[in-house]
Amino acid sequence: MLPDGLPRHPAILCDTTLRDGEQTAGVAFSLDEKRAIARALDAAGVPEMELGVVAMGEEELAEIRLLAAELTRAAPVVWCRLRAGDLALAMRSGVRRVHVAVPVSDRQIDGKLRLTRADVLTATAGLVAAATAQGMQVSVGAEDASRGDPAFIAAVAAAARGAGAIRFRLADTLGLLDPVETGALVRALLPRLGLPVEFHAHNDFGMATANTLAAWRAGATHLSVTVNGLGERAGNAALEEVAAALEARGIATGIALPALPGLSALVALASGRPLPAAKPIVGDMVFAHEAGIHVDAILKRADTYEDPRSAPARFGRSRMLVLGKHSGLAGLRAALAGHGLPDDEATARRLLPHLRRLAIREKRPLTAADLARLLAEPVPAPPPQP
Ligand SMILES: CC(=O)SCCNC(=O)CCNC(=O)[C@H](O)C(C)(C)COP(=O)(O)OP(=O)(O)OC[C@H]1O[C@@H](n2cnc3c(N)ncnc32)[C@H](O)[C@@H]1OP(=O)(O)O
Ligand SMILES: O=C(O)CCC(=O)C(=O)O
Repeated sequence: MLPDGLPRHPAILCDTTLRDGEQTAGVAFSLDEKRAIARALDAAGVPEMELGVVAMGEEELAEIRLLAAELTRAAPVVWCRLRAGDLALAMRSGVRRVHVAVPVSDRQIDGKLRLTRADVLTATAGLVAAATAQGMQVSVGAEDASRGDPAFIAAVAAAARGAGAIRFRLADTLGLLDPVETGALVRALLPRLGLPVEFHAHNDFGMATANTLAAWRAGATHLSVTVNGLGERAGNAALEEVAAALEARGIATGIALPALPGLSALVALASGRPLPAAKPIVGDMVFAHEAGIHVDAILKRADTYEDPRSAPARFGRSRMLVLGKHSGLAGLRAALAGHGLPDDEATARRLLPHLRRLAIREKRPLTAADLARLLAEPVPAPPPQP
């Protein structure tokens, strides 16, 4: 353990923006968009990247081949079902790392595969053995692990390990877990799996990032992420959140944090999923302060409301002090001075109520032009004395 109680094992981010991210309903990347995203992820230092689903056919395969060839640092991975046909396609992708997804809950084994647990064990051992025999490095994913029987998950891992798999992924496919449950699941399974563990979170209850951190704390060395948390339904764990949260704890991820805003903007555009203003790390307004008490304190000393671990400069961004309904005198006077306008206390006191009314009407941060206009307005007569 590190002095502050953090574990020492690595946190290796495995990006799946181009696989689970693109599975988001309505999202479809062109080849140019995929190339730009893959290049940006590679340049940002993402160590591993799922490039796509080989079963989608020849065009997808050709694109995977091209994307893999362009990576300079990241290790490419292709995604397969538990099917020999998928492996045959993966072999033609030129990529030497294959991930095989194995449904492990009875609901999925029976409900979608129409197989038995015994069938799944046999198929897993067979497919992993065939892949390794052909020179592939194979990871195996336990799909729907959070609804699976831990004893059966351990049996799948044993089959995978026996056939030469190098890693085992636990997927909270429906995003059902909370951080305490995630930690407990990973801690309980880790000694029974006998392989490095990856955790793949979904965000159905808004806990994907927290669950990913909990999985890492519990011993998972590999963490599945997507840019902007893109992914099935409510998405996956967001790369930018997981990387920032780990780095804030002194855990090196190899990710260049200042590259994250550009990466997010690129994926937001290509996916047609604009970033919410309050999206952690990358949202337009996450480093903006308006409330008088906060702005006054920040002007006195920035770390009152801005911790160095999450400060905008870490991500190549800047703090914004904005004017609005909740501004106080200190913030208003600083803004007036910053815009070269009269900033004495009497002027600021006179402006403040007008500023509030304007902010309520406009529902946006106020600008220098707003201030100049308010200053130019005639001073209203004082209210009549009773
Ligand atoms: C939790 C996840 O993220 S799972 C990954 C989801 N990703 C995708 O679906 C990628 C995009 N998918 C596709 O393009 C298509 O669904 C394809 C090419 C994969 C398959 O297309 P089709 O042959 O038309 O099959 P279809 O989509 O109708 O059904 C899926 C089939 O995959 C099977 N399947 C699903 N998961 C697995 C698995 N892990 N291992 C083996 N088979 C699986 C289903 O049982 C079904 O088989 P069936 O047709 O014999 O009943
Ligand atoms: O690849 C896997 O192992 C799991 C697939 C997945 O995306 C999920 O279960 O959410």
